[in-house]
Amino acid sequence: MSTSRKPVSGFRTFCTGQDLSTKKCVPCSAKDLRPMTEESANHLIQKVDGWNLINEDGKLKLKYSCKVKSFTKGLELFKLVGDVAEAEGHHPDLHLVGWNNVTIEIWTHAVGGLTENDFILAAKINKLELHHLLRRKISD
Ligand SMILES: C[C@H](O)[C@H](O)[C@H]1CNC2=NC(N)=NC(=O)C2=N1
Repeated sequence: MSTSRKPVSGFRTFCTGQDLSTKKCVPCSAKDLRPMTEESANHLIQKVDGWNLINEDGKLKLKYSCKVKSFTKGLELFKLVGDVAEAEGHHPDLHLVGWNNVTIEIWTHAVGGLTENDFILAAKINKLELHHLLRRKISD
């Protein structure tokens, strides 16, 4: 259940220089969890190659798109991403359309926007070995 919490700035707290993929997602039920501002998101998006920042109905999200070699390789990709999400307790929206077009969207549903969790998850997904599943990257 998302709540309309006020975005928080303080992007310097996010840009600590630590590799996002080595961080851990925090429970989204944390009371002090707030959606970050677009300014903070614009700084952090530079740390997650291949991901784009989108604004859908006023909601900031991370988006990654690719083509996979086959429908079953798309499902394999979902499994690998799903295992990371389960380990982090933070989950992406996964789409497999037209048999080989994969889109992954990440946002924090509990706050209706982006938190550092989303960037941590994206960074961990970037560490996965997916080349054998991918046909080519498609732009958004
Ligand atoms: C209690 C637990 O932290 C929440 O249910 C988690 C599960 N995974 C989640 N994933 C995402 N993307 N957003 C959430 O708000 C969220 N909440």
